Amino acid sequence: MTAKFATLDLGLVVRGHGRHYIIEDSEGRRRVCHPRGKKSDCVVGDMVRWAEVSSDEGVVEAVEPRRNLLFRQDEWKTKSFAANLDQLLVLVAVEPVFSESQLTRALIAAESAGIAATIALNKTDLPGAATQRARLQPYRDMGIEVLEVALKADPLASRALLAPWLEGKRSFVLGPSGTGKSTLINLLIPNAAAQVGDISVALNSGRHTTTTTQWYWMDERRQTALIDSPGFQEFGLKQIEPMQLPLLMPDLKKHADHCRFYNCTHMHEPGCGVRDAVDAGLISPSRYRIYGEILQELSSKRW
Ligand SMILES: Nc1nc2c(ncn2[C@@H]2O[C@H](COP(=O)(O)OP(=O)(O)OP(=O)(O)O)[C@@H](O)[C@H]2O)c(=O)[nH]1
Ligand SMILES: [Zn+2]
Repeated sequence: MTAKFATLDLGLVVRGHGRHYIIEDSEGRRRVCHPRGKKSDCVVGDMVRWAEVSSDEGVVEAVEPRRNLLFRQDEWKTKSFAANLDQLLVLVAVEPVFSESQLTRALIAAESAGIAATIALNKTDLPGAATQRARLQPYRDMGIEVLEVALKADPLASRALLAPWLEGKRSFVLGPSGTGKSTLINLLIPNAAAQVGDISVALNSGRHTTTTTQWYWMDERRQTALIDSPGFQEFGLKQIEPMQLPLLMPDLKKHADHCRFYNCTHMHEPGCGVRDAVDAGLISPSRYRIYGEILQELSSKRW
């Protein structure tokens, strides 16, 4: 950031909307801001230096350095989720049955960005709960916390479990459609509709869309935030070097330095600590399979 903007007010990007952003100032007032020039490279969670253009409009002059950035990347483009996060909540459910590949990808992206992640399993009131709980055991074993909730069936207990975990932090929620993200937001954010509504008015859009990342404050003091993101299909991890991949998977990493070859890919080499651990039942077969799939993706040439 250039020093000449240092005297400008600091604002928080609470929503991005194409070519304009909603910036919240230190008093909590929100206004529409446009980026200066052609580049629009701030994301939700960014702190920006902004200047007033009119009473309810501003211009973003500079983006402050980021503490972290959660993003995914496919062959062609990078898609940012949000910046400056304290933690990630990956929300999965008993139904629809969650994709372990998507779960693993989210955890790898978080690990790579240096963001702590926790899993929440929703709809534990349903009969399939035991099966899905068992699928999450390898994640518990590698030290990831799994919070079991029933956001709709038992909102009080769910809130009692989640609220302390969220307290004072900026948490990003990722989860496939139908998992219960709207239920989560409505349970934890009493005035959620109003927070989105204010923005829609500011944008003149009139629509309460969930097609864009949305920042919610849980408390009036604006210390605890939940950031909700729209659903998506593919979770590309092209930002990761193939050799880095096992180091971002704690269960594989644990055995990766027992390999005969320092540059072992853990796919076919003799004397591989990772494959030995799979054979010994210390690494779950599904995790190892997903590793192989992602590795192949990352190793494929870009033409
Ligand atoms: N059985 C059960 N169903 C739940 C629970 N929590 C949410 N649901 C149901 O799951 C469905 C999806 O919940 P939503 O909160 O709309 O899910 P969402 O993730 O916002 O889904 P999209 O709007 O598609 O993104 C709804 O029919 C909820 O009633 C729960 O604890 N138990
Ligand atoms: Zn190996």
